Amino acid sequence: MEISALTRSVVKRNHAVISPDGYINSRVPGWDNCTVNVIINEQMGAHLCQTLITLNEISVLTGATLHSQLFFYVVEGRCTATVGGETNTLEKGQFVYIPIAKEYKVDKPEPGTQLLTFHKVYEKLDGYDVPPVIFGDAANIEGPTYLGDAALRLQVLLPDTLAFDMAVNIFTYDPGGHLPFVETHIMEHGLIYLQGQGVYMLDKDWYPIKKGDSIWMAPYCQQWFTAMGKEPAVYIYYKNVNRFPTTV
Ligand SMILES: NC(=O)N[C@@H](O)C(=O)O
Repeated sequence: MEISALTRSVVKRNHAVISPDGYINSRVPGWDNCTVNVIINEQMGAHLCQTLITLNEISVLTGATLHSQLFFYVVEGRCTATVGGETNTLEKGQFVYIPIAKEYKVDKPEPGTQLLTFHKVYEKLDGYDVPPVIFGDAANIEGPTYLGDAALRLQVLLPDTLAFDMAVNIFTYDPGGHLPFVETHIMEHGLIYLQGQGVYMLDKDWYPIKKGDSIWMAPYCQQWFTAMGKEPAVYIYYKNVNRFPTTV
């Protein structure tokens, strides 16, 4: 019997673990007939927003990006996305990056389709154009070993050019694989586990983590992870990148 008074979710000054056992649904204007869980947001101290959307056959998402760019990733299922007049079917593992000043529509979903979104206010860099719309497929993106450790593979989904101020990567750890050192860095992360389990150390606290769990790590939140279990642990994560680290 589940003890309703207990949760694995934790929200702290510089990190949060959000497990599905604490989800409450939100209603978002323009995102009709769907279930939205706002998992990470500025209200908790983050500089990004991360949501998980569950669609049914009559769900339709419409909107426009004004100040914030938007990244949709298909966690489960299939749908159709139209951005800037280009329409594509998106299957599991496929995504669309929507820069600022674009209208978008997501519809014709397979019932039960789950979409992950990352939102970040875009910081324009002088001399660089706003990035284009990008439709992509994680299955077509190489996952070279991370820092020479064959147990770790990192797929970088978006072009790493200075026009982009955000990155979205997929990190795969074989069972027993672990980050080579405790990271302490300025970049912020929002992530969700697509597969597997393990233990995440965040700011000296230790959290058992599994598929479906999300984590927010503020800038300089010390972080380390090791994968456990019989299958690789896989998470997709957001990272702010490529901007001057302070006011010039
Ligand atoms: N936590 C974590 O995955 N961090 C790194 O991979 C990184 O890209 O900062």
